[in-house]
Amino acid sequence: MQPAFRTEALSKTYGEGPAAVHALREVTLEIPRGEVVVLLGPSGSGKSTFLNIIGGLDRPSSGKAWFGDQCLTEMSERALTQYRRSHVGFVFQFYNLMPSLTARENVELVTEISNDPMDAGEALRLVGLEGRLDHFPAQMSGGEQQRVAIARAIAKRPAVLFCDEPTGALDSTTGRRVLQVLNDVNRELGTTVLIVTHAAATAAMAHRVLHFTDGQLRETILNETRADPAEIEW
Ligand SMILES: Nc1ncnc2c1ncn2[C@@H]1O[C@H](COP(=O)(O)OP(=O)(O)OP(=O)(O)O)[C@@H](O)[C@H]1O
Repeated sequence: MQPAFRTEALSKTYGEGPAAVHALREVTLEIPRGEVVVLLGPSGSGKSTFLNIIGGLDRPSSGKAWFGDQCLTEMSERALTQYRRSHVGFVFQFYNLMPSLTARENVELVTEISNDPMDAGEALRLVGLEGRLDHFPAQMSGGEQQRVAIARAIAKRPAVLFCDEPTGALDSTTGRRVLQVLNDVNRELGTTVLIVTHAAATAAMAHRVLHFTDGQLRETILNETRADPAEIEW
């Protein structure tokens, strides 16, 4: 089976000359389908830059990236937009919900423009929020709001879910619940889940851990056994 992603000497440089910042330096790797992958590394090591490029939000300075057999780095802007719309869900540290819409309406913003979406209620049930369908963001905790954001991201049945610091704004108990939901999404829907985080303990739930340092992939660890997110110590 083809991997979900493959990159070849992926590099990204911001600026020029002595002020140039080498955010990514020749990163070559493969990410198999259906895995939970955790990207770890110090601040500024290139994790978000990598995620943004394979998520179709940014372009590299050089090198190539493939989603299945589609070369992302050679796609037109239009094709890249189509890729993001059809195949990719994003979850960020801050939930970016519309405050004037209920949980269900926030998810419907996506299901209304998708090809084969799940019902908004079904997506919210998957993240354990069947009792909060008609609540507004201000009536929900941070963890619940993040779970609405996850429901919104998975409602279009993406092949891949990109999560950039999904627990960054949450306390440890709430963060564990959010990781549990990401694990459920992977297990129940087969979605490939990529998580960028500073919380090193999160690595225990991954199939694969990618360690970035100074724009380079320094180490890949395959976990023989995976921890239940509920048991992760922060
Ligand atoms: N738009 C930009 N313009 C200039 N430099 C940038 C830009 N975006 C990122 N960088 C730089 O590229 C490097 C990698 O940044 P990136 O955000 O990918 O790191 P990160 O590992 O995700 O960090 P963090 O954990 O703090 O989010 C950093 O030195 C950063 O300052």
